Amino acid sequence: QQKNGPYAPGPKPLPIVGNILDLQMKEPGPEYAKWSKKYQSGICFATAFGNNILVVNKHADADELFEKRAKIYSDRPHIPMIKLVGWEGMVSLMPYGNYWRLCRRICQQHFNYESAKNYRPIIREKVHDFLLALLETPNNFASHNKMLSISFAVSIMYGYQMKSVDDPLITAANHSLLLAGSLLTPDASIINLFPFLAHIPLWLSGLMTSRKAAAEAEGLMKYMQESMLNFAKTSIKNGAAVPSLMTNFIEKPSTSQAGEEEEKAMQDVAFTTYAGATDTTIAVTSTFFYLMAKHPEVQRKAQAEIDQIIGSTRLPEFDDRPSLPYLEAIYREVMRWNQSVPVIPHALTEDDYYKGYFIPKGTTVLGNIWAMNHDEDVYPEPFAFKPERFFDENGNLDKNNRILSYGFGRRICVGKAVASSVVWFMMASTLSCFNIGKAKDEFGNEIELNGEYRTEGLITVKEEFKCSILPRSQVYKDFIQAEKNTSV
Ligand code: HEM
Repeated sequence: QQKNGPYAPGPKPLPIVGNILDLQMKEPGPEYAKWSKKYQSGICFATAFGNNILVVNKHADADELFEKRAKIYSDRPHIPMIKLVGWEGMVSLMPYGNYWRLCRRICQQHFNYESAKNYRPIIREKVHDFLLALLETPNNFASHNKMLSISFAVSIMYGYQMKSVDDPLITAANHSLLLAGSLLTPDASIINLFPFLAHIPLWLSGLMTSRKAAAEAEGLMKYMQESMLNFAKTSIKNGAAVPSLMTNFIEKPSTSQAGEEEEKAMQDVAFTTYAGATDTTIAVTSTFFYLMAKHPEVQRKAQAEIDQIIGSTRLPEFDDRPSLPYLEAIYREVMRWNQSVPVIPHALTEDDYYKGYFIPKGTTVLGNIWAMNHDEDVYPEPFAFKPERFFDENGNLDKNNRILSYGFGRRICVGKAVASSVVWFMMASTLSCFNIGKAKDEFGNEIELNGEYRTEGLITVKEEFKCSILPRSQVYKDFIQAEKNTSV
């Protein structure tokens, strides 16, 4: 019930079902953004079956609620399906509490800005593998893109060296993520709207399909986790362990005294990283290739900058980053133009008031990253791809380096320093070696780029598109091949 103040404006609820019809959306980012225009408010309120939702469409409000009031805006919505799919160990979905704090601390130790530097050799190797794969079979871009993000994640977490995207462990993990992810949205299973259904026996509930899918997702996830852990242990026994989060933990002398809880937390962090780092990075890499094919003028400008700073004597290295401001602006603009996670749910742990509106405890507070990244008051012509927007009138990169696509407050992406390294290095290396353009059909006519995206669970996925990926010159071909020969 409303306490001392009205709820924020929003669509009018229907009796019993509330706003359930307003909440069923194909593209939640733009659709929630429309509410702000319609109801003339940066924050909007809706309710369905007793679940309250506050949509936050403006960056200033997100800063006030998620950052300044982080103490009470850092929980996650309690979705019953999470338990059924066995995802209680997923750090990104955990309630705000002591176990989350333990996992988050482990993540911070391993993924902060300084620690992220330790992953540079692995990022370098995986990106160079990616370049070689693009050189050999450019038409298989989608598969090479997956290979880059997944092989990097399983390498830093378990020391596992993937040979192909068809690796059975990876197929199992991905199938599990897809199944479970599709069950977690409010409208995916009626269990999410009526939590008590989760406690009714399978045969009684009449919900065989989603409960069976949940059990399958859990089984596949456990299979992947156990196999990866066994792999890490065996590689240590055989003296062949590649340094990683799990192998370092198992080998540490103090691990024998580590509590069961810490051991479980390490495993949960490893799997969460797999889940959190792969689809998001794959989506960014696809968007980057799509935008480069669509905007040859941006590509040429970035290549001119790379040529001027690095010359054609070597491939880019991490230390080149501060000397390449235009490439930095491309990174910011790619991350702004499309966000892997358009709308991110936090939850409120105490009753609160904001701008005269009452927000009840337990409200799901949706940070609409899409709306903030496309706010025309901040980014004029928000749908245009313009890295130039990040330069001030003196031609210097401006101070707006806040990447909203990593989320907010205490739940902000804990892997953002690692993600930024992978994405930047992939962009720099690709642009130095390849020209990306529109593909041609058998008659030599350019094929239009497919600009479509689709939503899978919380993630926006780029639909596949055809493009041409050609080496800029023999020199770069030689560099790529030479890198591979030295790493074998
Ligand atoms: C470009 C790639 C990535 C994007 C766009 C991205 C985006 C996000 C977003 C939007 C969140 C939720 C933030 C919020 O709740 O406000 C998140 C959480 C998280 N991310 Fe990332 N991420 C990326 C890569 C990574 C990588 C490489 C890692 C690990 C090395 C990672 C680990 C995590 C974890 C563990 C969480 C959960 C944090 C928590 O709930 O406390 N992410 N990420």
